[in-house]
Amino acid sequence: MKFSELVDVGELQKLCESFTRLTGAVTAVLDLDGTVLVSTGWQDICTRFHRVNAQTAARCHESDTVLAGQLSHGEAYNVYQCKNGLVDVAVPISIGGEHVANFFTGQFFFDTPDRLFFSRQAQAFGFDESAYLRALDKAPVFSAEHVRAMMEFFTRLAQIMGEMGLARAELKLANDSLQASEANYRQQATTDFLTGLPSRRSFIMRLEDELARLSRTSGQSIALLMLDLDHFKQINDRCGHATGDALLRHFAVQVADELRRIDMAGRIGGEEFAIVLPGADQAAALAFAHRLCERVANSTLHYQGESLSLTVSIGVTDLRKTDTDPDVALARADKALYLAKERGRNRVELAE
Ligand SMILES: Nc1nc2c(ncn2[C@@H]2O[C@H](COP(=O)(O)OP(=O)(O)OP(=O)(O)O)[C@@H](O)[C@H]2O)c(=O)[nH]1
Repeated sequence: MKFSELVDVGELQKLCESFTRLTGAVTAVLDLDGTVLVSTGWQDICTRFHRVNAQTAARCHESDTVLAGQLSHGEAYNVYQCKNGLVDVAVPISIGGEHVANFFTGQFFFDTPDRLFFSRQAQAFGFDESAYLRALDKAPVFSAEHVRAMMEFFTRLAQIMGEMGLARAELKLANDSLQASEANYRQQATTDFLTGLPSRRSFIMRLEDELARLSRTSGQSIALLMLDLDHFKQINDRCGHATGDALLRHFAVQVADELRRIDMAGRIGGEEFAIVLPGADQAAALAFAHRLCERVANSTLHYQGESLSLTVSIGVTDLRKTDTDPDVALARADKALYLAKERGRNRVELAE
């Protein structure tokens, strides 16, 4: 996880701004990719001179690299006299024992700077000497004791950031896993585990929606089909339950393949299924049912060395405004299905 996702970077920036106002010391927080997350108080001597000229900038990068490099070896903090003549300091920030970012301060001196050294530096790198020396005068001089006190503060601050980050990371982890199990639970409640089709519960809910829609509109046909596999008990008895399961899955794939996006099929019971076809009138519903019946009968499942086939019986009805609830429509389709079984199976019957 990224440091910026674990710590409130905006609040950290405000805290560092206050620190800079109080102490005159600059601050920066960079993640290990080098992205600057917080930056306060950096002065002209760096921003307008050292970081701009190619040669002095190369020294800045060298300083950054040495500082960060030593931290990755487990240093509590690292103080570095950069080749441009100033002091830089870095403190590692770790979250749960993992080094994730660095806290920097710097641009100060332990002793009053040698102006002659900086005048020569201005000449060597083509800086405007008086502007460069004015910038130099703004960089603070801190005693070793002052720097030690600052480092104690930074080290503690880095620790607190790490602890806050860890708490956030743990919270995020717990939240993610809660969301995943919630989604899992929702999926289990609405989906049939064996076939992946919607469960009886979600199919009934969809029927409720369709009946409500029917009561608001006029002229739209909605077809309901009840389907039951033929002689499924014999298949189970002859080939075993696992083969029966494989055939149920095979059947569900064929059903799903026949559906349009607005249609819905559900597993209503053991080897009982239902389909709702919005916008399908009697002729369309019957044509659909016959096509599916034929497709199922002509399809073979090769499973564990056996070639298996099965047939399905289908009862067809339309949803009616007089249907007070889904069960009324389902019972009508079921009656037609019973007729299809009675009249020989592998066939389609229309409800009265
Ligand atoms: N393998 C398997 N079998 C199931 C499952 N659910 C129900 N069954 C079986 O489906 C069979 C249904 O049998 P019956 O209700 O007698 O119906 P049938 O043998 O299909 O006969 P008809 O419907 O009259 O054609 C039973 O043997 C159930 O055990 C399931 O999830 N997996």
